Amino acid sequence: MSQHAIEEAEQSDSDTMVEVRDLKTYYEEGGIFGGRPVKAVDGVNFDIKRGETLGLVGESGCGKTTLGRTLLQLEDATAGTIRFDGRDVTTLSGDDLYQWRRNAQMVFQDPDSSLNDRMTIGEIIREPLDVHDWKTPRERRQKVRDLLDTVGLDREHYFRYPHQFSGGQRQRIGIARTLALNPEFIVLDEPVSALDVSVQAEIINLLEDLQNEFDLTYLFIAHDLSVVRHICDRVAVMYLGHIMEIGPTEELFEDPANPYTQALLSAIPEPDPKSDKERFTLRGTPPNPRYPPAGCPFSTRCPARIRPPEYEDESEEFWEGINTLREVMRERERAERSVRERIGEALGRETRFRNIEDAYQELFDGVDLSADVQELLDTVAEFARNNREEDALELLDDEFGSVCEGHSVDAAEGEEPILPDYHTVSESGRESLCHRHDDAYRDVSSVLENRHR
Ligand SMILES: Nc1ncnc2c1ncn2[C@@H]1O[C@H](COP(=O)(O)OP(=O)(O)OP(=O)(O)O)[C@@H](O)[C@H]1O
Repeated sequence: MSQHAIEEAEQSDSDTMVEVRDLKTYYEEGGIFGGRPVKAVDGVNFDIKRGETLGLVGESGCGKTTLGRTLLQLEDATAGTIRFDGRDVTTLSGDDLYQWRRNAQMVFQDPDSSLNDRMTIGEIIREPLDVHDWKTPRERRQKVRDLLDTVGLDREHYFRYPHQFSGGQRQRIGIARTLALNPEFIVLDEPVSALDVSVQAEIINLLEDLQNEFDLTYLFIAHDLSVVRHICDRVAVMYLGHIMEIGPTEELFEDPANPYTQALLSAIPEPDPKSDKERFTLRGTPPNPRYPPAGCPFSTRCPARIRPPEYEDESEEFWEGINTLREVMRERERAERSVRERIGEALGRETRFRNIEDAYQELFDGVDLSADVQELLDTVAEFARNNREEDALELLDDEFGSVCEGHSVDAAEGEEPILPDYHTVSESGRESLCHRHDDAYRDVSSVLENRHR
């Protein structure tokens, strides 16, 4: 390696503050429901550079808060490593963990939950200093007054109580408390979602000013994509515990590569009504993270899912019917049968699938079905009537599944489902998790254009 390359490598290493590798956080549930864990974070990899703001976006329940909390060691990682400046914090305990926590803090969505109404503002902000036995009581009081200045509150507010303040002011108090121990890294978990729109910009500006003043590094969790676009240097798009795409903010918004990112951005209202930007709706809700699909996590809802070649030319109505039927079967496979249904079944009166005919009517009325497909659907209905939804699903998966659901043409019996790889999709190194980036398949945009014309 040349001297220049060595210097560059050293430079880039020291630029990286947080390194996350193969991180998993599963919630195990004991008791009678024990068994399957909730896979809230399921193998994520990313770095955060010193001084940058990395955005974390995705639908509710995709694992954003769990990921943020795991980085701060407020949740235990099930597997993987989290290195801060090269040191793996997942193995810290006792005094080492306590000391390290000073460097990494969290700002919450709802400041009320973190502000004790019976403490004065001064006491609330001073508490972390007291807990860590920071300098003398006099110096602590002075530090609190300085912090009040820093976040744009008055020193006279020291002796007031949280209920005397507005939502925006309470979030400023929360931020002051977070800054008390001079952290280097802050997880901002929806810091402005609970605030009036007029106040949101003030808090965002404050966060940006503080970042410049104190060289802070942020992980910014948010639903509101316009806020993310404004404040974040890079964005990670999360779905069902996985990062689907990660890269520089502006190019990710301008030219999203992953079908999920495209779907998420497609939901943002377009300010220009004349815009002819391709739009499509993301149907349904994400699967339960206790029962993630095999293969690509987004496969059950993906508008660009790869189809078996023999059915490539079928209509969108046909595919909508098949995909919904598979979704219904999956739901029913894991549904707990109600007591009423069990009794009904025992008496031979009713089964959960007594209305499969209605479902077919709804899904396939007016859809052209070949004799082979009709025969297959008849068998599926027969399985469903006999509560053999697992067999029904296997039949549907074998016939209509593809590499997206983990199927491989030459897979051996019992082989693990295939997962998509991360592909580099731009010169900046943006990465996206999707089979469609393989040369063997048509690319995402051309497929979406065709399917959503
Ligand atoms: N303590 C817990 N025990 C069991 N499951 C949990 C726990 N906390 C979160 N989960 C589950 O883990 C998954 C991820 O939740 P998480 O709160 O991290 O998602 P999120 O993306 O932050 O959602 P939101 O945007 O609604 O805050 C969800 O299915 C949630 O129900």
